[in-house]
Amino acid sequence: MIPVAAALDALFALTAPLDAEDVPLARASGRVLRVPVTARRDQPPFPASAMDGYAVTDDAAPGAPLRVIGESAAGTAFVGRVGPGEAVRIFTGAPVPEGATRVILQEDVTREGDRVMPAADAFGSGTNIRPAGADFSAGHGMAPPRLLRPNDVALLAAMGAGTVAVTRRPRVAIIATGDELVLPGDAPGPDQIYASNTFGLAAHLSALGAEPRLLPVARDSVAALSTVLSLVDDADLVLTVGGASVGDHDLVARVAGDLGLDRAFYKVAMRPGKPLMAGRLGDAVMIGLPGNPVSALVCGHVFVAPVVRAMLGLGAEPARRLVAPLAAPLAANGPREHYMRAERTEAGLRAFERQDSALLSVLGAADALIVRPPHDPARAAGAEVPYLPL
Ligand SMILES: Nc1nc2c(c(=O)[nH]1)N[C@H]1C(S)=C(S)[C@@H](COP(=O)(O)OP(=O)(O)OC[C@H]3O[C@@H](n4cnc5c(N)ncnc54)[C@H](O)[C@@H]3O)O[C@H]1N2
Ligand code: MOO
Repeated sequence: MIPVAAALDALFALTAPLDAEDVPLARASGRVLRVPVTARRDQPPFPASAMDGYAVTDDAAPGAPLRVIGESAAGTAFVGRVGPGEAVRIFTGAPVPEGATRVILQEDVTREGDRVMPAADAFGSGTNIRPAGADFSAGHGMAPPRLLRPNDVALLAAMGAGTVAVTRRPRVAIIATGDELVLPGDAPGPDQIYASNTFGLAAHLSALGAEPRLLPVARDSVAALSTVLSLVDDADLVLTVGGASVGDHDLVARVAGDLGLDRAFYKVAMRPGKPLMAGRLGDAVMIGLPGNPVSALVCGHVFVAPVVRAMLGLGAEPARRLVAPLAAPLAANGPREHYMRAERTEAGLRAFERQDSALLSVLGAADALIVRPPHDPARAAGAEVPYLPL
């Protein structure tokens, strides 16, 4: 058994960022920017009005009437110059005409025909002019790598980027193994159960920006497993689930080995997730996950997600850890790093009573995995502990 950190390092050593592809900006959210984007012009490109009102010169004063000489609308500027005693009707976002040094709000004037009279309090609230480049200047850049969120997409649009270069989505083949498995929606025999963890893994991978493909369930025979493993095609990452332990029907190591798996490690000092296996299988990274549903999904957080992020070009980093106090004491930990299903409460982290790795109902109720290092001593309520947010 190797420590979790060593296993993760071994996986990172097998992993390289995938190449980039151009996508239209409208499809860029959730993707990872790979090439810098640079604004070609200032935003706003001209001094712009922040309010609906009247553009006036420095000479304008309360009670002094002004003649309205034209209009500047967003998209159609007033052509010409505003002089003393004059005003230009202006709207939010419109270019401020030459000569104007402030915009007074339409609520703060009285208008009769082509005359406006600023009220006493019309000059209090700043100039109401956004200078050219107030948001960003030409040359402003967005640097890669960056996981593009909706707000980034808006900024890229404002910078004029119609397409962006992003990492192509990692293709992930997911193979469930076992005679006992049927797909949800199918009719299980009396000795069968529904395949579950593969669906959770696929959902997690989609959320990470990968492209999961659920392959047919491999039955517990060398022939069936070989056949399904031959379907992985052009996958960047192959995940098998189950058949990783020491039972007579646990065939993954043997079959993957026959197919040329260059094994990096087998068995990790963690709980759940001990019989984890990984290596290179052809052009793909292969991770053999344990079958117990919680084991597979916890390994999804601890190993699969960081590998996918590395493939996306986001760097080789372990899953993000936070620290919080315990709401209740914990007994001493054993020799394996324990990822305890827990909930975040106002009083702190509370581990669930039942930590069996078969219990998806407990994992479903959890929003944190408390990380207990090997041989961590007993911890009192209030002790600060690391956890992975779920
Ligand atoms: N004698 C020993 N037995 C076991 C050991 C051990 O060290 N010595 N390790 C235990 C641990 S820890 C784990 S974890 C499991 C891992 O077993 P496998 O990876 O070989 O998984 P299976 O035996 O195929 O399945 C275990 C369990 O999970 C269910 N399963 C499998 N795939 C799915 C799926 N896609 N969806 C839902 N449930 C699934 C399967 O029905 C079994 O109940 O081994 C322990 N045993
Ligand atoms: O390691 Mo197993 O994954 O504890 O249940």
